[in-house]
Amino acid sequence: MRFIPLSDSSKVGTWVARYIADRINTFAPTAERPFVLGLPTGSTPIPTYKELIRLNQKGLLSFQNVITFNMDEYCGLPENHPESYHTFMHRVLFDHVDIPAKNINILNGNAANLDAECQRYEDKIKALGGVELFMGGVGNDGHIAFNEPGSSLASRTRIKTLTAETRQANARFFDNDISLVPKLALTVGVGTLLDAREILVIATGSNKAKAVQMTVEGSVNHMWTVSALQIHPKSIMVCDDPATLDLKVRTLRYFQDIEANNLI
Ligand SMILES: N[C@@H]1[C@@H](O)[C@H](O)[C@@H](COP(=O)(O)O)O[C@@H]1O
Repeated sequence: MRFIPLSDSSKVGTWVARYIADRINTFAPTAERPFVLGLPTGSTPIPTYKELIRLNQKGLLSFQNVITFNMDEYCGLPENHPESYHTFMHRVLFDHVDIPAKNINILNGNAANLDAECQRYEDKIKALGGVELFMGGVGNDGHIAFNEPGSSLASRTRIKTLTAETRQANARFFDNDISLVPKLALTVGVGTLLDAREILVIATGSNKAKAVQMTVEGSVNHMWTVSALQIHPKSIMVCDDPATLDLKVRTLRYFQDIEANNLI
């Protein structure tokens, strides 16, 4: 795993957006050979989305031949609800860049047959040749996408019950009323994420420090599903300073040193 410790969340956003732009530009996608990009919601990726929008508007990055797959979506929330992940993604990214509507994929949490919807998503990713780069955030309890503690590390896209901790954390978007936060969500599985050719996880803020510690210093464990990064051949975690608070000084210095001497 590559671990990038940076000072603050705005530097994290800039670093990650430029990394993604560089990967897309190097790939030089075409209509016949699109770049398949996995995307998260949450507060953490917002500085990254801002920088991606800036790069797009300056003509330094195009989404014309990028196909996106979002990680997750609530069940039972109308698609046009202000806190649905459909609405969120249009508000923070899609409405401001040149991505064609047909290239956007988000799970339908209102599908009549939710199992069939999850299978359709898996099949579509596979038909496109898999995800090139999956960006993710992390929950306070170490979940990636909505793979709550105890999720199988071999899991595929499916319905998940959200934990009380996650619903409490997300209540801030629902007038701080936990009863308004959906209890179910559709999410790509840990196995789906591990199939991506590259995974990049962002963690900012001290409430992510424990999850970062478990990912970097702990062992691979289904109670901290983000720790599955350790068994992926190409994973990156990018953090701000507060998110590294629970790491040993020795661990942090080790990764700082590697990055300072990074020649590739
Ligand atoms: N399903 C999303 C996750 O994909 C996200 O990583 C997490 C953290 O959100 P935030 O970035 O707001 O802390 O929130 C939700 O649970």
